[in-house]
Amino acid sequence: MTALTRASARAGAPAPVRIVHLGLGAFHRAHQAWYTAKAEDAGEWGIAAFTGRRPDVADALRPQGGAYTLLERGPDGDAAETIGSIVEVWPGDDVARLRELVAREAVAIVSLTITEPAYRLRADGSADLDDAAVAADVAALAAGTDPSTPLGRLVAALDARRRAGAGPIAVMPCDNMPNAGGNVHAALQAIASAAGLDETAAWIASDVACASSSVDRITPATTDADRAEVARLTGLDDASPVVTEPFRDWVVQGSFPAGRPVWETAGARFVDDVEPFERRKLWLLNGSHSLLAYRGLLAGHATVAEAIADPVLRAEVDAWWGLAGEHLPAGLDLAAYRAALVARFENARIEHRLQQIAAEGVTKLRVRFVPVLLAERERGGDASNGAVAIGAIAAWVALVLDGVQLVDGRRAEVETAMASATPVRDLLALVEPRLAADASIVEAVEIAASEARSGNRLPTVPELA
Ligand SMILES: NC(=O)c1ccc[n+]([C@@H]2O[C@H](COP(=O)([O-])OP(=O)(O)OC[C@H]3O[C@@H](n4cnc5c(N)ncnc54)[C@H](O)[C@@H]3O)[C@@H](O)[C@H]2O)c1
Ligand SMILES: O=P(O)(O)OC[C@@H](O)[C@@H](O)[C@H](O)[C@H](O)CO
Repeated sequence: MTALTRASARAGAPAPVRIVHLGLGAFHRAHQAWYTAKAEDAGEWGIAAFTGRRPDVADALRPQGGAYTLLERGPDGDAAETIGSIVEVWPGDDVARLRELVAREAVAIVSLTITEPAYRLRADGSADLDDAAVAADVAALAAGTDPSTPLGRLVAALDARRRAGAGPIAVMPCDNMPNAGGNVHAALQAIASAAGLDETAAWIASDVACASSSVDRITPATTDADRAEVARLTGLDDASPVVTEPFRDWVVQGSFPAGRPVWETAGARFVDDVEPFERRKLWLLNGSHSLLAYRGLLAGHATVAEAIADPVLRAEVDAWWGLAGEHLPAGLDLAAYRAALVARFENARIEHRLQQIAAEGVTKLRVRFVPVLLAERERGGDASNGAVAIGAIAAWVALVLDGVQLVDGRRAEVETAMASATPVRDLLALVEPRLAADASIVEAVEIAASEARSGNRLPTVPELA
């Protein structure tokens, strides 16, 4: 078996670094790095990517010069190719290198895929300056030492760019969050101001353009079996391949004052208003993913393909899509979108573990169900409306109260809520305070969660009063 190396991956010299990426996970490598590699001007756009919390992926990719195998796994077979757009890899804690790169005039974009909770935003999308890690970063920025959260590190790097006079730049968060560009723009300014970096805060307001986008490509965590399959298909020993589905979609809103790759030549779409696309994707795809994850784990399923084949869950997904669709604008061709989702979820060759999707419930539920549920409450209407969303949220509550270990960056607060006299209300308050303030919602979640916990693993969901 030959090792995958920079030389075996690329014919010519690596592209110059013009994009810096934070969060060197699977998704960035299946999505933005793929679009960059496939753009017509790929040779002009190299990516320097930083890991988040651990150096592992950078350590694995460095001997390969940043290159890796992308395995597209369709319902009928696999196709492997080497992606070479990432040309430098760094551990996330190398803030000196991050500052140095972002301060270069040639660098035009900083993109992020760091997971939703890593932004440390409140439920209303603002920076949580009371969060201990954010507060520590504010102190570090004020003292001129290295911050540890991604947005703290980004403020340090933007401060270096302003001081270097390297000109405007675009920041492009690509996590599953609504209004990501707007919220991140405000959060960066808030962190800089709190640290006393007033000139940098003003410069971020005027010279940093934050783009929002709807990003879509189902990309589960890579397994040992995937690595073995890549080796069999390519004859190359790749320390860190990525497995993804053939489908991909990218809708972007925003400006790129220092330039960008012609991503549209690879299929990306640029629009004036991304919100309808963002909502369609977050509610229909991510919402049904979370519904299948929490209700599916209660029913004993392990993967999305298994859960969508369960007729009870499939009916709930249809009900959820019907409800969410009522709150989406016309013209989004929901029938075709829904049909495509079913086919994508049924692709059993993509082994998307429900446990992976079930992680970070506090942050995900807030984005995936709450806007529809609250809009439904405001609209009045039939008492049963919203029940399917209640059922999904209650399934998360039941799993948490049953002690099922779900990864959550807000675990300490989850545990405090679990131990309180009103655990359901307190868990809901973590997700979104307005849920906890609605007595009918709290009661409906309590009933559904208690049914689920008492052994009726797939309970019917109660109507809202
Ligand atoms: N995987 C998908 O199918 C998919 C599709 C669309 C969007 N996304 C978005 O991309 C995100 C990442 O997905 P992935 O598949 O790459 O996950 P991953 O686990 O492979 O990578 C996550 C990256 O974020 C970093 N990170 C995680 N928590 C962090 C923290 N608290 N602080 C700093 N860095 C942190 C990790 O170190 C890693 O570099 C998702 O959370 C989602 O918002 C994923
Ligand atoms: O990546 P997460 O953890 O935010 O959410 C899990 C899945 O819902 C998500 O990754 C989807 O697979 C993805 O958003 C599809 O584009």
